This record gives sequence, structure tokens and C-alpha cells, in this order.
Amino acid sequence: MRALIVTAVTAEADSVVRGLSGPVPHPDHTPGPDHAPALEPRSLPGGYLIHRRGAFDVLVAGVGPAAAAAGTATALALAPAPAGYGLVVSAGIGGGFAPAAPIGSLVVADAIVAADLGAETPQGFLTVTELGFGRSVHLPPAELAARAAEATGALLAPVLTVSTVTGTAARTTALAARHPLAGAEAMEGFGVAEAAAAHGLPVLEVRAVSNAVGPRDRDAWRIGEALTALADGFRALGPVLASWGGPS
Ligand SMILES: O=C(O)c1cccc(C(=O)CC[C@H]2O[C@@H](n3cnc4c(=O)[nH]cnc43)[C@H](O)[C@@H]2O)c1
Repeated sequence: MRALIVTAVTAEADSVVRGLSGPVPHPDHTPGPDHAPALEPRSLPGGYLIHRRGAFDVLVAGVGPAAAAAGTATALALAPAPAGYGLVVSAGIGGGFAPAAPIGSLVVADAIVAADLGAETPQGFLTVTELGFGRSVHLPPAELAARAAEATGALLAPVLTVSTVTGTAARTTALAARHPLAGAEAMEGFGVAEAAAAHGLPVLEVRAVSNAVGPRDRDAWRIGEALTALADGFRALGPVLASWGGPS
């Protein structure tokens, strides 16, 4: 089954590709005998870059839910014939909710939640579902999410999609109160899930923790460590994705 893996930026896509297929030679290095030649990504309409590696396509869609949905929808509409895709995965770095998801750990979503899609009211936040305008949660296939978490040693927990990176203690408290089991926060999962659902496809989300969700502290971000964890995660995840036969 072919899987489309959607990332926000090139560095995340490189980590995923490295995990799925061994080291990605640096584009400035002439591939040596122990390196496969660097396979240049292709461009899709709209300028999206996509790496094709075996049964996996790794897309760079951009940051945020709108870019993620647009890029994913474009790639799904141009899916390689005849079989197309059987699974869509949102992958990248994310913020971890302490203490459950420390920096360098992985989180696999058992629910992909649009955490700030709705309305602020004097009585508190109402989700888009509570407002009557559609869904605010997508559920990955439970068996696949569990197998992915087991294979990667990831925390299996809800992953929140936000349009604004949390940067204060008050916001962290409010999110954790509404989503006490949340493991991570990122910006693309729900957009990817919406595009996948529009094509009738199951979705998974995998996040490598680069920072703690909380008061903004750029110096505390460990993006390099998270990208390494992402590559290691996909080294273990590749066989799980490749062998998954679809929703039972
Ligand atoms: O606040 C900053 O100065 C800052 C420094 C580095 C990166 C950012 C981002 O906005 C990265 C957003 C990008 O990375 C994902 N991500 C990583 N951590 C989080 C988080 O705590 N909350 C939400 N998204 C996060 C996200 O999926 C984006 O692709 C800011």
C-alpha cells in the first residue's frame, strides 16, 4: 500500500527519507560508493516538493493547517496510478506536553484534534463541532496507531493542531485543561487529516518533540535532536506502514 507522508519543511522531509531509506547524501557531496545517488525531489503543481522512495512519497507542504491541507490535497489529486495512496501520514517536529512527552521523544496520535478551531465566548472556548460547523477531531486507525507507537516507542496520545504556537503558561494551562491526555502540539495534522478524509483515506500523525509546550523559550528548542528522533522513528515505522493492509 502506498503512503503519502506530509511534512511542513524540507528538513523534516529529509529526516523522514533518511529514516525510510538510509542516509540521504548531502546535495553538495558527490555520492560515494557507499551512498545511493541523491534522488532529487520532484515538483508538483503549486511548487510542492515530493520525494519518491519505494512505497512512500514524502511531501513538503508548508507550515500550518491551511498549507498542509492544500499540499496534501494537491498530492492526493495527482496520486500515482493505478493504486494511488492507501494511507496519509502527517509527520514532523512538535511541542510536547510535559512530563508525558519530553524533548527527543516521539508521539503517535490516537486522535488528531483541531484545538483552536472554534469560538471564544464568555463561557469559554466552543469547538467548531459545538458550533455546528463540522468536525474538530479525526481518529487514526486504532490498530495502526497502536502498532506504530509500539514499533517506535512513542507515546500514544492526542496530538493537537493549532494555528498559533503556544507561548504562555496561561495558554498551556487552558489547552491542557481542555485536552488532559494531549501528548503534543503541532500545526499541520488536522489539515492533512481533512484532505485525507476528503479522499476517503485513513490518516496517522507522528511527531518528534523539539520543545516543551509552554512559555516561549527559543533557546530551549532542540530541533536537531527532534529531527534525529524523527529519522529514527521512521526507520522503525517504515516496515509497519509497508505491511499495513488497510483498515480492518
Ligand atoms: O517561537 C519561535 O521563535 C519559534 C522557533 C522555532 C520554531 C517555531 C515554529 O513556529 C515552528 C512551527 C513548526 O514546527 C512545528 N512545531 C514545533 N513545535 C511546536 C509547538 O510547540 N507548537 C506548534 N507547532 C510546533 C509545527 O508543526 C510547525 O511546522 C517558532
